[in-house]
Amino acid sequence: MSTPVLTTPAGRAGWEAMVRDPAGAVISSDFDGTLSPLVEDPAMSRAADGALDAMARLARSVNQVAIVTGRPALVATELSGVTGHPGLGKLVVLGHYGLERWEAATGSVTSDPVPAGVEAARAQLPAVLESAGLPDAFVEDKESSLAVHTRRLPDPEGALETLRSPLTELAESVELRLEPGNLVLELRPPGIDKGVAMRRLVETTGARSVLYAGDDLGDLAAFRALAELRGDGLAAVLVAARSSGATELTEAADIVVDDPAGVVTVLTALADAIAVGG
Ligand SMILES: O=P(O)(O)OC[C@H]1O[C@H](O[C@H]2O[C@H](CO)[C@@H](O)[C@H](O)[C@H]2O)[C@H](O)[C@@H](O)[C@@H]1O
Repeated sequence: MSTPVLTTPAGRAGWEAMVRDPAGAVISSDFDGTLSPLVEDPAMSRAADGALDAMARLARSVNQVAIVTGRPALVATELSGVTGHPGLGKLVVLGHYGLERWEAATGSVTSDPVPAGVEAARAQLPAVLESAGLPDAFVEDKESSLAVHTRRLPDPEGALETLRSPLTELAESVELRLEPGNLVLELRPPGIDKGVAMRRLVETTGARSVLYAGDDLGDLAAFRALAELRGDGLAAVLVAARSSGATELTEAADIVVDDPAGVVTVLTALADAIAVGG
């Protein structure tokens, strides 16, 4: 498989560093829209064909492979099918934007404390949706955060705009943050995002290079953190999938692909390049 189109010098340097020194590399990816195609029902998300095999091939030679997701870690492990997949003993799943950490090596999850505001928001949310005229918006209760989805409503974009202000107010009143995603508004704990999660991962692994793939606004924090860490000598490759149409992300990327199948192509190409040493 040929090398994907790397549009930036920093991206080319990152790719070369991973091929030259795979033991110093961390390969990380978002889940929804990046490793798994977007679907109407979040419970039906599955890893794209070949995604886990590509991660497993990379895991043979790199320092660590990781999924960094807004889902609870155990939900992501179950939906993605990573548990028991051969060759993924080095995988970590950072759930809830990094609040949780699941390790394949132990099968256990550790978590930062969950702020009390989530319980208060859960109690008030139905009334807020009702008074916004959108009682049928789907609420994905993730225990440590709440995601309000509009994808299955008659006017998904309009509903998202209608809900933005009342949900911001609700989040602020209980000391949470409202974060937008692809036809979703999430009430999340403050102080953690994928940028914080990636900085922790770089620190704990001692990574010399990182590939991160994402598709949505929640992945911007990871892109920004890695772009900053380049200033400290980290080599990085930023891969954006167009699944969610987040232009801020595609504009900041070193490689842009259409969808999770494109991400699989990139991961496979990297595994091939590492296998032949260039
Ligand atoms: O960080 P991620 O792994 O990308 O998770 C972000 C959110 O993804 C999920 O929602 C998105 O995917 C759904 C399934 O394809 C789709 O129906 C929805 O419209 C998307 O926004 C998930 O349901 C959220 O909990 C995640 O936080």
